[in-house]
Amino acid sequence: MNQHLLAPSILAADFTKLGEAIQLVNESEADWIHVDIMDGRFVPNISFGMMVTETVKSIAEKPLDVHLMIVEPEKYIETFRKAGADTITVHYEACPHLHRTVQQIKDTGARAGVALNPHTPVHLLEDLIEDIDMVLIMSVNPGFGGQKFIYHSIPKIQKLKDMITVRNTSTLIEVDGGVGLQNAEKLLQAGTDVLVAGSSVFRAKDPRQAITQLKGIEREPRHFV
Ligand SMILES: O=C(CO)[C@H](O)[C@H](O)COP(=O)(O)O
Ligand SMILES: [Fe+2]
Repeated sequence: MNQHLLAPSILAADFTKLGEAIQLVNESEADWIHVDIMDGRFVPNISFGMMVTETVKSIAEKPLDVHLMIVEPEKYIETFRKAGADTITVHYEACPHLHRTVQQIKDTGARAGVALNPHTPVHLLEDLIEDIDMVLIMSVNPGFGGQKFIYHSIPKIQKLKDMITVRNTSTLIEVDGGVGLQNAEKLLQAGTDVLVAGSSVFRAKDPRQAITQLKGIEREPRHFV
């Protein structure tokens, strides 16, 4: 994929004006709407659930990219699909039977993503990479928006990109946490296909302009040595 995708995360929006935030994304060059589901167990924070997801879907004109930061996600896959998720991403660390969970997501017709926490190495996906539509590299510890980008995520993206290239799969690489204009070019250069941006869009002075800028970055092809 040459042109990267952008998924603004509504976690950073003003919740009293959530409808306006979604409308803004609808009218922008952004590609997906990123929806962060937190349960207070897998992560130390609670955000929103299926009812808010359903409400977002009712006015969204872009696909919903649902990031499940919850324990036992297999219990809620059908529910989030019915609520309108187009992509469902579960955490590697929350799934003892990840292959089964990925198949369960695919059976609903959604795109299946697997997220890796900052401490989880990419090589753990070697036996599953062909089955996954997307890998989400967490570049902060999950649970909160507005955190500082963890630089070690960049070599992880490169390793994952190499794995995907060698195995000749079409798996997308998404990066989530602390993403903004200051690091987007490096992330794309390393092999990222989808940028998630919360604070750098919705906390920007001009969110529309922030989206235009994040979409406008050119990705030079990586040179293999
Ligand atoms: O999954 C997440 C946090 O767990 C969010 O998607 C992420 O933090 C986006 O927010 P920001 O761009 O402000 O870091
Ligand atoms: Fe997220």
